[in-house]
Amino acid sequence: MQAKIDAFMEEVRARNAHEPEFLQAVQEVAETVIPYIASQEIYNGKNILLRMVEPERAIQFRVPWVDDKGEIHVNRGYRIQMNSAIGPYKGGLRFHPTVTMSVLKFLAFEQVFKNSLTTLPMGGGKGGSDFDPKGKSDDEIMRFCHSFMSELFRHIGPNTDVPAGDIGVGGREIGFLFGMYRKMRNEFTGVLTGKGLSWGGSKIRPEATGYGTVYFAQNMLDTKGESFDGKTVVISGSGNVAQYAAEKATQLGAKVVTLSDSSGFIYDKDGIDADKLAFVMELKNVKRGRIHEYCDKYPSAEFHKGKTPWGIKCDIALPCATQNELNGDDAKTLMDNGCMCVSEGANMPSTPEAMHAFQKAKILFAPGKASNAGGVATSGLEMTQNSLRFNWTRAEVDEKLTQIMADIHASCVEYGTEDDGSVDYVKGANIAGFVKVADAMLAQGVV
Ligand SMILES: NC(=O)C1=CN([C@@H]2O[C@H](COP(=O)(O)OP(=O)(O)OC[C@H]3O[C@@H](n4cnc5c(N)ncnc54)[C@H](O)[C@@H]3O)[C@@H](O)[C@H]2O)C=CC1
Ligand SMILES: O=C(O)CCC(=O)C(=O)O
Repeated sequence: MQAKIDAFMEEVRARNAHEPEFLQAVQEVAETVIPYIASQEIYNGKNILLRMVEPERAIQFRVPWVDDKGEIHVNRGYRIQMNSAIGPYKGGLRFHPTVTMSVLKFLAFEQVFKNSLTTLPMGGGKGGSDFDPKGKSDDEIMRFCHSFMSELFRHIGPNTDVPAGDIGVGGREIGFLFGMYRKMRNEFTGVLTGKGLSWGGSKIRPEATGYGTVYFAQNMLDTKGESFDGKTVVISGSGNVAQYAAEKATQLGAKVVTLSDSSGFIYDKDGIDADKLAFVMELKNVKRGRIHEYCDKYPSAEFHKGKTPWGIKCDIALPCATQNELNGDDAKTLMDNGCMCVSEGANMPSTPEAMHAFQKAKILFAPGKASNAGGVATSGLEMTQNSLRFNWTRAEVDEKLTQIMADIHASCVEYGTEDDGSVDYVKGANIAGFVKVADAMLAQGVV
């Protein structure tokens, strides 16, 4: 079997030699899905996985924009339309200087499996730009978003491809992008998700990824008779996902003791309660400041410059910042300190070494494509509400989100339960996500 996986990866590597993040994401899927394919007669000779690693379409475009001093800049824009076998392409836009074709292809590939797991009819895509929003004025952000959409609009649509937010793209950016789309097309449709509540957005969409990550962890903890109540939780990041993961974990009785950004992490041994979290939300979402400013407001907290929070003793870890932020040594430190559960809010935050260490130790470990699927699932609910021209209440959306996370957990258990009764959530998520897309591709022929 290993020879089959190696031969497959060799072929993928030859075509994508300079795309390390993409190769990492494909390898993780290949390790679990290739043995499954080999065990299922219907996939024999269909080359399904090789077809799935090739994007249906990869668009790259120029994004020129003018700063507040009148200087002209040029960035690169992308949209990867990975797979539309089960629905329109769906996935976020990332604005960050580290964005490359490799990063977006890894995210788009993961999105295909994640969206399939949600049970909703959404294909997978991802896009973005190497534009750095840090330090830019609102007007500069607006001009950039308008320029970006003045090209992207011709490639997307409510039945074709429905982008949303990701790192560096939140409510403000979705507003500017939507405004330009509406103008260029002269139509008001649900072409983006994460919209404001008064112009087509869904309740709970801002909260959904963080809440969903906690709901998924809660489902895993339930299998061991455990809960968040009284647990110490370490969270990385301080953006959208981290903020709402912290909120929900705290509501469930846990004590969240860390948050981070790319400059380091803060450790508040007394816990980041609702008032302190409101300060972080204002700091990050309105003032767009740095996380160390938390310590100016709450001097008993410590700032650890240039460090990640994995050395802090905890019961539960929620990596919610970015890819490859938790390595093999971090995984060992977490487990040595008694961490029993890791639920990924970010996409691929654990390196392969970290992931293998968690799997080997059989602690509760959820890969992002399962545990952070609540965001895109609620985007799917936003699309439904837009089509119906109707709005569900907060309680209705939260109930649907809770059920979807429980269903994803059940799918992982179905496909990931080992002979000894333990659950390999990586294997479960990959195979469950694969089956639905692969079966649709088989039914539709070689297209
Ligand atoms: N927004 C959403 O609905 C979803 C987001 N995700 C994933 O969650 C993660 C976080 O995304 P958002 O919270 O939406 O973005 P955001 O832009 O709101 O926040 C990103 C956070 O990550 C931190 N960060 C970025 N690069 C970092 C680095 N090199 N080291 C340490 N911290 C770093 C930032 O300081 C910030 O706190 C990403 O991996 C994203 O792909 C996954 C599913 C859905
Ligand atoms: O809501 C969406 O469409 C996409 C969210 C996203 O980018 C993700 O799940 O990684």
